[in-house]
Amino acid sequence: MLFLEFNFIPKLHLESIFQSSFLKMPNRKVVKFFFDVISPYSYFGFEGITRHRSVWKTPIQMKPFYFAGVVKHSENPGLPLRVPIKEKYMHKDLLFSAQYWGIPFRLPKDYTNMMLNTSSIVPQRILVASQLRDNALMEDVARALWHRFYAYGKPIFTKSQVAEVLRDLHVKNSEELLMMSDSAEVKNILRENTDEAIGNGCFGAPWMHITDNHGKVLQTVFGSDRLPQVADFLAEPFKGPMREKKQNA
Ligand SMILES: N[C@@H](CCC(=O)N[C@@H](CS)C(=O)NCC(=O)O)C(=O)O
Repeated sequence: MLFLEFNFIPKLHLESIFQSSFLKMPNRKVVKFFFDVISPYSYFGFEGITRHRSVWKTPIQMKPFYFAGVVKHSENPGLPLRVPIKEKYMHKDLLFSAQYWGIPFRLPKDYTNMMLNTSSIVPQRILVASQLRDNALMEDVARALWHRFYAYGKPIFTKSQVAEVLRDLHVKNSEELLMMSDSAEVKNILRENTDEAIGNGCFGAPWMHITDNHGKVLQTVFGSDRLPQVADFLAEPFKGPMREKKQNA
C-alpha cells in the first residue's frame, strides 16, 4: 500500500509538470531572414526586422545568402531592373521606401548597370565570416556596407572596399576576417544558406522562412513589405518603421 501510494504521488506530480510546462508551452516559431547587400530591399527588410527584435519574442536568425545564385537557379527573368518601366518605378520606390524606414538613401551613379553587373560574393562571404565570430558584428558590417553605398555612393564589392568599412568600424583583427572569408567553411555556409532558401522556392530577396521549433518551414515570404503579415502570423506586434531605432543617420 505504502509502495503504491509512493508510486502514485510522483506520477501525478510528473503529469502535472508535463501538462503545465510542455503541453501548454507555446509552439515557438523562428524567423530566418535571408539577405544580400546587393539587394536594396534586403536593406529595408533587414532594418525592419532587426528593429522589431526589441518588441518580438520570436527568435530571428539572420542568413546572408548569394542573390545571384538564387536568380540563376530560379531562372527569374523578372528582375525589376531588367524591365525599363519597372526600373523607373523601382528607382522612385526605393527612395519612397527609404524615407519610410528613415534610411539615408540616394541612388549611386550608374545604379542599374552596377546592380546588374556586379557580384556581391566578396561582401557576402565577409558577412558569413563576421557572423562566425559574432552575429552582432555581422549586422554592424552589413549595415555599414549598405550605409557606405547608399548614403555616400561608394562601392562595397571588392576586398579593399570592404576592408575600409571594417577599418572604419574598428573591427579587431580585420585581416584575419578577410582571410577567413576565403575559407572553405565560409564558402560552404554561404552555399548552404543559399541552397536552403532555393530549396524552399526562393526567387528573390529579401526572403524569409517562418519555421516551427523543429525547423519545419511553415511559411515562406518574399519582400521587406511583408513584415506586417509576418508579424501577424507570429502573433507579434507590427510597429511600423520604428524610426527612433535607426542606427545610421
Ligand atoms: N516588394 C518587395 C520587392 C523586393 C524586390 O523587388 N527585391 C528584388 C531584389 S532587390 C528581387 O528579388 N526581385 C525579384 C523579383 O521581383 O522577381 C519589397 O518591398 O521588398
